[in-house]
Amino acid sequence: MSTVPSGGNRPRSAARSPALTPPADAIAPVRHPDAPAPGELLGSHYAHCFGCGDEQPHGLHLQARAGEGVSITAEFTVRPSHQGAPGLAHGGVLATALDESLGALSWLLRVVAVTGKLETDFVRPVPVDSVLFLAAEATAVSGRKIFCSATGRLGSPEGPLALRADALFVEVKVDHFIDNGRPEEIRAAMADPDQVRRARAFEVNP
Ligand SMILES: CCCCCCCCCCCCCC(=O)SCCNC(=O)CCNC(=O)[C@H](O)C(C)(C)COP(=O)(O)OP(=O)(O)OC[C@H]1O[C@@H](n2cnc3c(N)ncnc32)[C@H](O)[C@@H]1OP(=O)(O)O
Repeated sequence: MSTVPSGGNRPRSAARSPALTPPADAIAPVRHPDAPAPGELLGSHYAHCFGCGDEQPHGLHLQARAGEGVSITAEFTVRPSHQGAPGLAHGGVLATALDESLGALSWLLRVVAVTGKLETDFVRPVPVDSVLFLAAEATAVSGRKIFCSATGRLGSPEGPLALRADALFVEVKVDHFIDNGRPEEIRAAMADPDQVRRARAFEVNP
C-alpha cells in the first residue's frame, strides 16, 4: 500500500526560519535586461563546480534553463553514485541540486551571490534513476539579500512533489572568492579570460 509521507501537505512557510521571510520593504526581483531569454541554457558558472561544472567528473552536471521572470528550470537524473540508502538518493546530494538551481538565478539577476541559508523539506524518497524536475525562482530582494524558493518533482514538471526549499542568497563581490578560495584554483580561474569576464560582468549590475 502506498502512503503519502507526512509533511507533504504542510504549508510551505509554516516551519521556516524567520530569516527566510523578506522584510516588509523588500522589493520584487528584477530580471536583468541582458539576462538569457526564456528557454536558453545557462551554462556553467565554473567548469569545476560540483553542481554544474562540465569538467567535474564527480559532479551533478546540472544544466539550468532560463524561465520567465527571475526563474529557472533544471533536470537532474539520480545516478547510483548518488545513493544514501539502498536505491535511494542521498539527501545531501538532493540539497546540492536545489542549491545549484537556486544559485543559477544569479544569471537572471546578474549578480554574484552565495548561499547564506538553505532550508529543505524532503517530502518523498527519490529512487535511483529518477529524473527530478527542478524549478527555482527569486521571490524578493532586500539590499544584498535575495530570497528564493525551489521545488523538485518526480518524473515531470507536474509530477509528485519530492523536495522543496527556501533560501537566502547574499550578494558578494568577486573578491569574496579571490580572498577566500585556495590560491591555486583562484590563479587558474583568474588566468581564464572567459571566467574573469563572466564573473566581472555579473559583479557590475547597473
Ligand atoms: C573567480 C570568480 C568566480 C565566481 C564564480 C561565481 C560562483 C557562484 C557560486 C554559486 C554556487 C552555488 C551556491 C553555493 O553553494 S555558495 C557556497 C556556500 N555558501 C558559502 O560559502 C557562503 C559562506 N558565508 C559567507 O561567506 C558569509 O556569511 C556571507 C557572504 C553569506 C554573508 O557575509 P557578509 O559579511 O558578506 O554579510 P553580512 O553577514 O553582513 O550579511 C548580509 C545580510 O545577510 C544576512 N545573512 C547572512 N547570512 C545569513 C544567514 N545564514 N541567515 C540569515 N541571514 C543571513 C545578514 O543578517 C545580513 O542581513 P541584514 O543585516 O543586512 O538585514
